[in-house]
Amino acid sequence: MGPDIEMDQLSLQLNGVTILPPITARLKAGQLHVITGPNGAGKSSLMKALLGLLPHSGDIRRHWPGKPGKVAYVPQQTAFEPSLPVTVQEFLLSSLNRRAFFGRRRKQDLQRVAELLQQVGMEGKEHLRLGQLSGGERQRLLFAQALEQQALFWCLDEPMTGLDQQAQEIITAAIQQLRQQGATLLVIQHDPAWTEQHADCIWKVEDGLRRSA
Ligand SMILES: Nc1ncnc2c1ncn2[C@@H]1O[C@H](COP(=O)(O)OP(=O)(O)OP(=O)(O)O)[C@@H](O)[C@H]1O
Repeated sequence: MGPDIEMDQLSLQLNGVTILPPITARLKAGQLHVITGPNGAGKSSLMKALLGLLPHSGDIRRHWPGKPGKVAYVPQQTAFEPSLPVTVQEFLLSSLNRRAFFGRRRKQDLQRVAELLQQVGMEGKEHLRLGQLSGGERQRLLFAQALEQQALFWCLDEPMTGLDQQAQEIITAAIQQLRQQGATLLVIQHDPAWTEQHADCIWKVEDGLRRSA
């Protein structure tokens, strides 16, 4: 089971600008929390703060029901250096095996990479270089890498952006499965229909954070 996330007077300032006024809230474990709000309201910054990637004041506490599990983060926009000589397969192998770039590749690792790619609808793309991937493919690859970590706390920043219909359905099904497995999921999402259909809790970021459903 994933953690409860507690924020106690959490506030964010960047370069002297207040991005978020103090927030006190608790996100329940094992639920799919959708975070909505207008552009620039501070959704991504809040998510990064919850992941420990941005300095903040106040407290953030993760209450794990048992031993702390892994955390997965799929950011909003990703770019890979086009000249980087790394293939999709090598990138995923590096999540499975610390010596991905050296030594022999184990058959079971290659099989696992193929399975992960299949799970995100990217079968057969093993040998593309990271810089050759489209925006939607980059998103799906990062999702596949996160799946391998078997994380119990997931932060997904607009995971459907740039995805075609089929890919959206694949990622939605994966999100539903993670929820069934007890993960705590935070999903930044602008699409009200998707939110209505899938969210357990809806939070709105606008001059703070409040629960809207
Ligand atoms: N380093 C920085 N210094 C000052 N302001 C910043 C900095 N980084 C981000 N901001 C501002 O913080 C605000 C919140 O940004 P954030 O990316 O969290 O918004 P968001 O709600 O995720 O927006 P969107 O829906 O457009 O993705 C924005 O107004 C942005 O311009």
